[in-house]
Amino acid sequence: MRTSIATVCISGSLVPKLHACAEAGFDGVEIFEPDLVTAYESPEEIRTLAARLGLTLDLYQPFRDFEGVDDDLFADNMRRAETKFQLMQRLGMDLVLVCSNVATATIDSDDVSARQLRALGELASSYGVRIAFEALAWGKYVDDYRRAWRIVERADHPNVGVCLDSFHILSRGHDPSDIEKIPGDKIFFLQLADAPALTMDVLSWSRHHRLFPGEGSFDLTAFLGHVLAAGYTGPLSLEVFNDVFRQTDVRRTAAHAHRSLVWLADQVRRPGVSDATHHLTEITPPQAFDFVELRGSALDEIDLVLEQLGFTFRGRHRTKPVRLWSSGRARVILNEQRGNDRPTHLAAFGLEVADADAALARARELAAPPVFRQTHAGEQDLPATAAPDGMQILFNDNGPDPRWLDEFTYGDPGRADVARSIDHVNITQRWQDFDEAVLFYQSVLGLESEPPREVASPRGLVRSQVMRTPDGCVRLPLNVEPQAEEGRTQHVAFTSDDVVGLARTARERGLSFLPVPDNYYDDLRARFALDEAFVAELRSLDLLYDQDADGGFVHFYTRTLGDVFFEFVERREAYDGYGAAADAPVRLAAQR
Ligand SMILES: O=C(O)c1ccc(O)c(O)c1
Ligand SMILES: [Mg+2]
Repeated sequence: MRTSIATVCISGSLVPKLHACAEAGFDGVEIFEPDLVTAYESPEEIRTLAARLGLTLDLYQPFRDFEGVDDDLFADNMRRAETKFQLMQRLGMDLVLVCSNVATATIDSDDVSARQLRALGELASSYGVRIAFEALAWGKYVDDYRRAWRIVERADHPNVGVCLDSFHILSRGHDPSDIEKIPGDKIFFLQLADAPALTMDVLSWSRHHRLFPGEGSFDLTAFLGHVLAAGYTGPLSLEVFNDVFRQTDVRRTAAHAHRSLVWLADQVRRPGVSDATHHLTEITPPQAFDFVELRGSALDEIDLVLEQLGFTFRGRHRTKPVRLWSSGRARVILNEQRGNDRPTHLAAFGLEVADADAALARARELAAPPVFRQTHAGEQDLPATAAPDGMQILFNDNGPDPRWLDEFTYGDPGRADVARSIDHVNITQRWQDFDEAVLFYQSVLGLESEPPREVASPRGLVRSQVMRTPDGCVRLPLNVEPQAEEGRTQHVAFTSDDVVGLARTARERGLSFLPVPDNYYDDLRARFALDEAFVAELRSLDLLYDQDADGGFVHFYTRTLGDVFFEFVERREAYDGYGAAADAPVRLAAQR
């Protein structure tokens, strides 16, 4: 299917926007009128540029406040419309979006609106223009796509159809399955937008908080399924009003937007409808973390902490300045190759997957860059890609005991393992990258998103959203931290069956824990009916505790080293959370 995007989605002025849309792979654009009005190029120049870039000009929009008006106003609206049709001829465009009247309508009548739209269609036809009528969620009388369709049906003019916009339909909770009752050739245009679940007026929600498909809470896969079932064959077009996307780099945002459509088109694969170009290589969710890799200026501090935690030194790599620590299947690589001018940071993580080449192929189809790492004869070459923030992700399909382990000096860990595996990797995002990261991890790695939540911190509420596999074997909590300018703290959490015993031993070895205030433990006694001796033990070891209906959670954090710290977690019974409600605020306050 063809892809399109409204120029209002991205930042800057019209000409750079057109370049960015073409470069990102879009087939066409909707020209958002203010972008044209504020441009110094003539309509003819815009038309020529679009043609040269291989972009079709799919929709001119919006034409406002047309229908449901008295005769005087109607005459003036027809005059206004005619000047727009003349402009569209200069642009070489043939489809205009008319959104339902939000301001000047005084007549609440399907019949009047239909007659007025029919007259508009007749005028438009003399310019070779067609009208796509869209119900805005806050339209004065027409605020439901089903009513817009009733009016269009009654207007009964070949040049008058509807424009469906997922936001206006799903934000109001209107049932999208009635779309299938509209003949596909009367759906003149389709606008797609996702949005977070918010409780606010629909106009503000629409104008500031729309997201690209896959980033919010709307079920766009089902929505698009209904539109395709109706027989719609026009472009899939993005119309996302979002204050962040309109401030970020135009080329990057256009690429980000395009990825969302490629992903969505693949979600609704159906024979004969979506074409092969939007079929992504299929993958199954990753099975486990293979390793994490740290780089930076003070890796010897990390050696010490891993030793105190009870990890085993597995030696140096055969050919690279890289060393490995492990415990069970929790593996930490310290890489001295690059990034030594920066504080210690998380630079990469590995995932155990069913098919590493398929994972990389899918990443490339979604325009995620391949990452090449030098390997020498006989060494395992792990296919890799990079997330939008530069985090490298390496794919290993060689099972839980990968071949690459043999490239390090010492084989056998030689003592009982304190950690079993990597439970989660917490990746702090810059606020302007957050939605892009959600889409990246969902589309490229096939992770699911847990509902977003907000965690209290000394600098305000921290947005947090966990991307994970259904079985919980791979979890990536994404956080926006208010102190992100001061360094992007990341952390790696390891699972253990005995966090209390581990903490005791680590303390004897001199490990420096993140100190937990006494008040936390007083509060803990209020929150849960816990054994006093247990609370005393938690208090003496700086351990945190949470529980819910599914089970309990014992965990602790180390102090931050560079931009990294470690966590050890013990999930009791079926506890599936992260201690986000009470423990994360304590951590954020202590770190501050
Ligand atoms: O917010 C608006 O005014 C507006 C304009 C055009 C659209 O297609 C739309 O969905 C909203
Ligand atoms: Mg719209």
